[in-house]
Amino acid sequence: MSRFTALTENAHEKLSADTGVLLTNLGTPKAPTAEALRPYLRQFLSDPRVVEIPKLVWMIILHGIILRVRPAKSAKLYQSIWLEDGSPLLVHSKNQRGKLELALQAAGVNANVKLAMRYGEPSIEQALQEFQQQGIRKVVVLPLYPQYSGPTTGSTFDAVTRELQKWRFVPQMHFINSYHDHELYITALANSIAEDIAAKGMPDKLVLSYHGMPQQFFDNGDPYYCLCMKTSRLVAEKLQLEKDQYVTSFQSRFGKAEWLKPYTDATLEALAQEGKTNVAVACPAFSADCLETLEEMVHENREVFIEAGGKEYRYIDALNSRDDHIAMMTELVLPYLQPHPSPIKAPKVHA
Ligand SMILES: C=CC1=C(C)c2cc3[nH]c(cc4nc(cc5[nH]c(cc1n2)c(C)c5CCC(=O)O)C(CCC(=O)O)=C4C)c(C)c3C=C
Ligand SMILES: [Fe+2]
Ligand SMILES: [Fe+2]
Repeated sequence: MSRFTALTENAHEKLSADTGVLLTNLGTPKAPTAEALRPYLRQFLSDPRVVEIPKLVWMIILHGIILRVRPAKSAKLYQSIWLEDGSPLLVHSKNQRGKLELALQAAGVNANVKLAMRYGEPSIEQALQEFQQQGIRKVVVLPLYPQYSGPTTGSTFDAVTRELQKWRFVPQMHFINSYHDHELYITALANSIAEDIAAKGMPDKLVLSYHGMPQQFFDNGDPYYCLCMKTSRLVAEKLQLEKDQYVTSFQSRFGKAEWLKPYTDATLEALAQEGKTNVAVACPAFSADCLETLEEMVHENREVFIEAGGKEYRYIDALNSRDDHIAMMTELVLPYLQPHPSPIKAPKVHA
């Protein structure tokens, strides 16, 4: 048996004119139970892009402490947000995939859109192997992380290239690594915030809360922090906000090390103590609502703010499958797709 995989049966007949579009996100457990959380967290937290502690030390901590305690704790949180159709992140991601497929059809291009998760299922390996079986020779990968970071986008690249290293015929590849300043992303974010302000009024402060990461990653060269700051500046400019009308902060701290600051919970507490009693919170790093937004931002941080003296706290939904978000995805992948063959035949050259 060959060490490389390939489409062998009727390979030439099966070659496809479609481009494979692979939408990816982080991943989620299969069920909101400790049993389902354990393998998911094991895979996620064993990724050296996510936790950079020396491997041997980390494996002892991960298997000896974290995987004994965290699954049950996280399962309870997932239970509080779980939808009839499953994890919110997976449900939103499936909707995004379906809507992007329709938008690309409407744009008249040949595309085969699949969804994959970096951890858990549907896996990146599975999705790419399906493209291989369909004879697809060109793939665009769009990780739905607006701001590049090593633990997210970098790790997705690792998983894609690890699979392709097994292929005999490596397809033409395009990997979209960041869209933190893309005009249509900034427009979609600004639209979602402007709609909230039009319906509920101008808050005392708009909090733009991004998923955090260890400060050490930034010190070692990860651009994520700077990309988040740029997104915030561009959104504020689009909304014509003054500097004192919004603040950028970082949430979802994990472990005891120092993470990017200011922390979202401490920021909300300080705002309430300063007398800013009415805040609106948006999470630009999350392309879809998930545990970190629906539990941590909708519930946990609301409590922090109200307990510190705040009065009104509102969460602005992630972009999910808003039309302007899908339009952004369409624009991002379109340059790599081919139009359907034109029905107009080339004119014959007369002798
Ligand atoms: C351990 C370190 C972590 C780093 C670094 C990290 C970076 C990071 N993560 C996201 C997006 C998401 N993270 C989500 C959940 C989540 N993240 C971590 C840890 C790190 N993330 C953990 C342990 C968890 C699991 C939840 C828990 O047990 O508390 C999610 C939500 C998944 C879901 O199912 O809803 C997302 C999305 C980004 C953008 C990021 C970049 C810096
Ligand atoms: Fe995370
Ligand atoms: Fe969290």
